[in-house]
Amino acid sequence: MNHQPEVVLPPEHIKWLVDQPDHILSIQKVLIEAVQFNYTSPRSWKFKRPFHIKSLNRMRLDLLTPDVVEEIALSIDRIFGTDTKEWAEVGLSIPMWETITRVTTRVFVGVDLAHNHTYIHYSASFAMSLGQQSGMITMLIPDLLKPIFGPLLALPCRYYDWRCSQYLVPLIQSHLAAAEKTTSGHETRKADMLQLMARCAVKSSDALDRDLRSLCSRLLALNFVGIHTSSITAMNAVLNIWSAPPHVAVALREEAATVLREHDGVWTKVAVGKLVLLDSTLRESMRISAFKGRGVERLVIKKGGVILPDGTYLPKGTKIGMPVSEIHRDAAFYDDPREFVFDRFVRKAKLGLVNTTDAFLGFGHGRHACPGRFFSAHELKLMFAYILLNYDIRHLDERPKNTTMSASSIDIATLIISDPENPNSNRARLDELPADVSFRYPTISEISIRTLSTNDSPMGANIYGLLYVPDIPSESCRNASARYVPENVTRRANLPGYNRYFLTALVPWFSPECMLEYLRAADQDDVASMITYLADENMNSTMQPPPMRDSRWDLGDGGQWKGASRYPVFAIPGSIGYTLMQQTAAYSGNLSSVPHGDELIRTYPRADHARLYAEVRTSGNRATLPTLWVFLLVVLGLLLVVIGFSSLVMHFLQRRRRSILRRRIIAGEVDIEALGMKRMTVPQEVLDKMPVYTYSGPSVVEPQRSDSAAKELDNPAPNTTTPPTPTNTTVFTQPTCPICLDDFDHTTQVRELPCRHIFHPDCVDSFLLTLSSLCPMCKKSVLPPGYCPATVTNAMVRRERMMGRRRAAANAAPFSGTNPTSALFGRRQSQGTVRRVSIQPRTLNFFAGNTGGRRISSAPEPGGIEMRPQPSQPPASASEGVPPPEPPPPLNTQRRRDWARQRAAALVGPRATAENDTDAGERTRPRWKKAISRIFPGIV
Ligand code: HEM
Repeated sequence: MNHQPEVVLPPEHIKWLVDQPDHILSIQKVLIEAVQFNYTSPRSWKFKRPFHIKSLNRMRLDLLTPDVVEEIALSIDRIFGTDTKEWAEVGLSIPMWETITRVTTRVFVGVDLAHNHTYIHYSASFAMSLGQQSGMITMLIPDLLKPIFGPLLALPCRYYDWRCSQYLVPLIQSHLAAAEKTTSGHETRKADMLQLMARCAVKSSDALDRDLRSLCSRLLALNFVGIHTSSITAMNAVLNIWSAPPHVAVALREEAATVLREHDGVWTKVAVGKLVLLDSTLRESMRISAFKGRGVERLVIKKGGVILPDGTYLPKGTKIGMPVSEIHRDAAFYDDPREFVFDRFVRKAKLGLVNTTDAFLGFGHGRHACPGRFFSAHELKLMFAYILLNYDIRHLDERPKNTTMSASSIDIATLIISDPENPNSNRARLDELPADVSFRYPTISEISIRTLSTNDSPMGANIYGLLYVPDIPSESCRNASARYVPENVTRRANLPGYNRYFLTALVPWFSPECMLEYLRAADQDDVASMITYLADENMNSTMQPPPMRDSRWDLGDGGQWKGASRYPVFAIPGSIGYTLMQQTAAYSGNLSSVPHGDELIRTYPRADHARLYAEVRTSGNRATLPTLWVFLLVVLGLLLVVIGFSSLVMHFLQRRRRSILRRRIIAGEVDIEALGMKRMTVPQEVLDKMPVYTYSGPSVVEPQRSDSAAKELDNPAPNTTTPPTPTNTTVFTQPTCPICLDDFDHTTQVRELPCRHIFHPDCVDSFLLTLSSLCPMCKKSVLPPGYCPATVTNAMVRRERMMGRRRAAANAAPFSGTNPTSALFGRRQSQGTVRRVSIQPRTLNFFAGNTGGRRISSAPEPGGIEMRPQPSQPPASASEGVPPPEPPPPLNTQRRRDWARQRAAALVGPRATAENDTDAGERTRPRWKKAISRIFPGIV
């Protein structure tokens, strides 16, 4: 992929390019950028020594050949089928991809993993997702944001890398151990790629070279490179061979049959070497359908940049490369360059498939030329030989065109071209003129372009060329076009030394016959692309080119013209086309006749030429707004996926928490009201079970109930009038009803709660039935253990967790001095400001402040007590929703009863319950918190 702006060098610079040392021009940086290794597979390239290249060179293809043949046969037979009677229709990319993947895996990691379906699935998924995700990272994410979003987008790659490592790491460990024992430097035994890498790794002094996960990632990255390149090359070869005249496939089959016969039906490295016709065919296929439009790409990394042999300065950070597709089709290097001549290289010295030259750059060139090409060539030849010998493939009447992405934008600028007649001029020089002294059209964006045909444009490369109008033969069309094409427009003859430059035809679309003539003429001129526009009387009436299926693009041949042209055709709005046409006319002479000529001749020779130049971007332009939008949409989509997934997980967790809490409540481990989770009232039937009896004086109770007593209290007999049998230790003194503050006498009926506090039934019953299920004295729940409200809410879970955390924090805090409770609140005791800590339930202090001087103590809680600092001044109870200590009204009056009711209500006032009640708390929670906890329950 080629998404970074790139300086494409002329063919004569190839020698200079490949001679530059790595500290000046880096291939590694280009490869890392191309597949975004920083994010997709960071471990795979952080090596000091590229010993994977050494390992590739050490591969013993002779010993590996039987494995390769077996794997090819298994794979092709499975995909193509073995039915010898019926024709079967099969796709092209999947069979090639799958076969190459299986063979590569077998040669890289051995037969066991190659036949392990799970491993194959993960390693193929890695190779597939590496290609996809690196493309997305390159195209969609602006450089600045890559460190943030790159790793996110690359997550699938990293996942597959990890899955593969589970299979590879044990294998690498055993290979490393075996390699430690190997002393020979020369490979004499069959070894897979992983074994060869292990042997190189043990010799390295750098620990990273022996790091298991790094080795594993490095192997997977190689896998990716090998699979993609070889399968695309194989696909192109199938199309080229079976769309060439039928005798080509016949000749290749005969050759394969003869060679195999001569080698007793067994493929060996020597036998494969004799497939000269197939070798030439594959090379020719790579020539005509180069794997990549640009090649021998390097990044200038030298501080201060570099100077090209023609004197051009390129700053550090510039990406440079060769126009591979164009060189491969250059008549200067090849006869009939556009024809597929399968035996073009037969018996030509040093022009075998694996030989790279200045004019054949399919595998790169120079010391960084592809080290995997020997293996790849061997594998491809064996695969084609197997297909040729075992399958008939129907001839294709026409080779399906390779397509590239549609145009995303077109840039128009003006270039200075040196006068070819002038011996002093620098012929290689093409200067782009600044906008203030030349014509420059602001980028024509994707929305204003229709890609009518994408034929044969080099994959992943922008298409550029000098703008001109082709000459058409018929006089009628010439006359008809005169209305749209100015007489002095740039023609081929106005492009000095035109065959040195790429051309872009600019053509008005006004009649089918003339358009067909233009298409043919452009074909003869060997243009790189054509830009057309609907021309009409108004010249500029179309602001948007019609859609591709519009009948106006019909040339009366059923759309065949789209497949017939050997270059891509792009349509732009008529208004823009009209402007370009006028400007192409203005820039057709030398500098003395073009706009701003007076200024230009101060810098350039008068005889130089200024011409319009078009660059069609096919691979996305990071600077354009639509790409930014796409990026934002992708980020948004990713965020939604992440949020959705997290929300799902949190809902699931919260559901578990709710059911756990419910179980704990039922088991009596959690007292939901005592913890302030939910205000509860006591059902009548539960109340009825609490004993009512005649008061008979102060009781004696023990603070820690015995089991039997507890049982009895928890399950009191209904309406019993017998007071519970007191046992010794603490004297329980409660001669007064804490609600109405009346003293009990020996005739008073009292209700005893499970905690043993006693009240007038009139006072406590309505309190328990309508206000709270907690004892007004000790705040202990009077509900039977396990009593659970119908639904346990998230709010209750949250509250319970919060209390749990508080308790844990309190328990974890270190004790200080002799007063342990001070530590519970994380406060240091300082002299004179000792905080008093109550270890009683919350409202005990309330009674202390409101009993008219009577002291009421409570039975200590048997566990789960809450502690809080108790301010010494003024007592907390005095101001917390409790009626002021006014004297009670006279006994047995309505006022007294009202007063008692108010007091009871105050007992469960804001401090005691409502404030801590989760339901009430829910109501007062801010909306944003409610919304967040609806999406992520349990977070806030
Ligand atoms: C038909 C198949 C293949 C094609 C067309 C191909 C093409 C290329 C090209 C164009 C380059 C860049 C060379 C340069 O810029 O000078 C390259 C480099 C490389 N290729 Fe291949 N390749 C193929 C198969 C393989 C295989 C099968 C492997 C490994 C198993 C492989 C491993 C590499 C490596 C490691 C490099 C980097 C070399 C370096 O950094 O010096 N290639 N390949």
